[in-house]
Amino acid sequence: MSSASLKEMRNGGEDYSNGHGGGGVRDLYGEDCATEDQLITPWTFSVASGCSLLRDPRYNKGLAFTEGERDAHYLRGLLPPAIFNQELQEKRLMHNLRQYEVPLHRYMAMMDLQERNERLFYKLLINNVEELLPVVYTPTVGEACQKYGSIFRRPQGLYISLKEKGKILEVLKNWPEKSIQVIVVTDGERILGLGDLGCQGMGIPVGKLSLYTALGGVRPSSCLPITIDVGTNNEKLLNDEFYIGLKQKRATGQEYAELLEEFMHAVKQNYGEKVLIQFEDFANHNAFDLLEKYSSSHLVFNDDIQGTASVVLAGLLASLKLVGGTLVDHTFLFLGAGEAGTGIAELIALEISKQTKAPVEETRKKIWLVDSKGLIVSSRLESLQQFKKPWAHEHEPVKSLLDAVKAIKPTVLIGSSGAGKTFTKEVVETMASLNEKPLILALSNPTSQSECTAEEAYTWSKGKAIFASGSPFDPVEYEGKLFVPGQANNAYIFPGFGLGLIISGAIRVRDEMLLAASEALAAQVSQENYDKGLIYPPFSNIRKISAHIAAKVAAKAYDLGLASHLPRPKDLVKYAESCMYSPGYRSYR
Ligand SMILES: NC(=O)C1=CN([C@@H]2O[C@H](COP(=O)(O)OP(=O)(O)OC[C@H]3O[C@@H](n4cnc5c(N)ncnc54)[C@H](OP(=O)(O)O)[C@@H]3O)[C@@H](O)[C@H]2O)C=CC1
Ligand SMILES: CC(=O)C(=O)O
Ligand SMILES: [Mg+2]
Repeated sequence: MSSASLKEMRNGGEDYSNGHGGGGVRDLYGEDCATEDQLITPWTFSVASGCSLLRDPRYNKGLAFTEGERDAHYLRGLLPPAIFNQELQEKRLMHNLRQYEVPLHRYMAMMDLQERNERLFYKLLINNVEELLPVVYTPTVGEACQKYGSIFRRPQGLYISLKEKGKILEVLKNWPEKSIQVIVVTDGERILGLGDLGCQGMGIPVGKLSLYTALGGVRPSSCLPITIDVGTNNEKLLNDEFYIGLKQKRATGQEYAELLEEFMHAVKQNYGEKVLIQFEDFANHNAFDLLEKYSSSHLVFNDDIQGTASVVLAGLLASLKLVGGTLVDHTFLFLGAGEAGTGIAELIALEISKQTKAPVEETRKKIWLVDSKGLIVSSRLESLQQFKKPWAHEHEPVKSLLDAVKAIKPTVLIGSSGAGKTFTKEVVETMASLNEKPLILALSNPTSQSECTAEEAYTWSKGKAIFASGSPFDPVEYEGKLFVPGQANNAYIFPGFGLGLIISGAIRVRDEMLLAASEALAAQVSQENYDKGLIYPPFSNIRKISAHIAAKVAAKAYDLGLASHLPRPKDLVKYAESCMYSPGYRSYR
């Protein structure tokens, strides 16, 4: 065997991914498997005490250090005498957070906490998820990304730029954690509905991974946020003296493809076959190609295409309890035919095909999409991007959304355009005139880009609409009745989905797993939720929901022969729960 193939085996094989060298000793830092000409990082580790313990977010407990721990770890005098337990710390911090009136200040306070005391950060997030999700996630994370250069304090993830071309493996080795299970990676080109924010998109992988831990129970140390910086076409950022990224136009074509190829190769070499790579907020001209290119060689998942599809399908399945009929009885119209729109459309078509046994080419026919040029119809076929072509049905051209609603007469209207205020009064009124209970989903984030507000959906439809949105809205009172809008956001899916892949040791993602996740989420909607008009369960139950999603996804991985953790656990829900990170403090000897 050649030395090249020997090296390949050592680096790419499962032994390496598990960090097992000879004799079952974990070669976590790649020192043993590196050849003499390969560079290694001389990591050293020591027991933290005194100030360095207080400054280590993983182990810091602030005022919760006990008398014994203060003695044993040289903390005397470094802390005031009071001892607070974690519950009291949580109460104090929630009180402080509520004093900030500006959402971005809350975001910054939460990021400070994450950098100071990781367990307390997660304790707060888990116990106050409905209140804090809009702070660490949409909508506030959008503003944080827009201002990331100004608010940047300490790096929270890995930055891989064109400057690192040829050295990406070395850059990965600079990250101090070695047992990585999930990477969320962006190139910052389509951050929420805010467009190209370049390197400042880092807020998104950081936020998504904090939800992996809080909502899905994946250990924080096994999560790695990455931003790939290939430049930005955002003139405002290019002219901003505080911009933290490369000040050049975006690399495209071969230069872009080569950097991504090196990245994907290096990730597999460093972390093995079973690390989940979640693509997030890439522009659609790269997103579909990357997903297709790497789905047969890596464990990849595109949250905007697949996660969004799964969460919306779950909402649709649940909504049938309120609107009646089965999926095949409905007609769907989308505003926005990009990653989210076509991803959702395809999963709906697959689910109908599964239910009716009709070929997917047939089931697509009741799903229509509008893009910036109007309704997607067959006369536009030649000029359409590849991912839109399956939706070019026979119909005369239609320019506006309102005319499309009148022509198609949908029962379900889904906004996935990133363009705010596009569900006008006339559009919502027309939906209400066509349907007893129109289902209206305004998915675009953040709140400023929402196709309409909850209040607009309920008042313009005269209380008929069943409404959910990507970013949260408060309940609305209309004619003496309280309407509670749901949040149709992929945050319901990706944490549990990822957990399911991890606990089963899945090596590939398949559409059947997305369908299983949708069904699992829909099954978690209770009668009490339906009575309020909700098609999603509350986020306050999200860890239980994630365990159920994880169990169904893992079960599917086992059924499809894609799971590598054997034997298959008997009770996958219990097993998923038992694997979840919990943020309570640990005692130190
Ligand atoms: N709630 C959730 O969980 C999620 C929400 N989203 C949100 O969905 C939005 C879109 O994301 P994504 O699909 O990835 O974006 P893409 O850029 O891939 O797609 C956007 C689509 O909207 C169309 N479009 C843009 N402006 C208009 C307009 N004024 N009228 C009609 N069509 C328009 C574009 O048309 P054209 O193709 O002609 O350019 C394109 O088809 C974002 O705001 C994002 O935050 C995304 C993922 C998850
Ligand atoms: C929620 C999400 O992934 C997005 O808006 O892009
Ligand atoms: Mg996204």
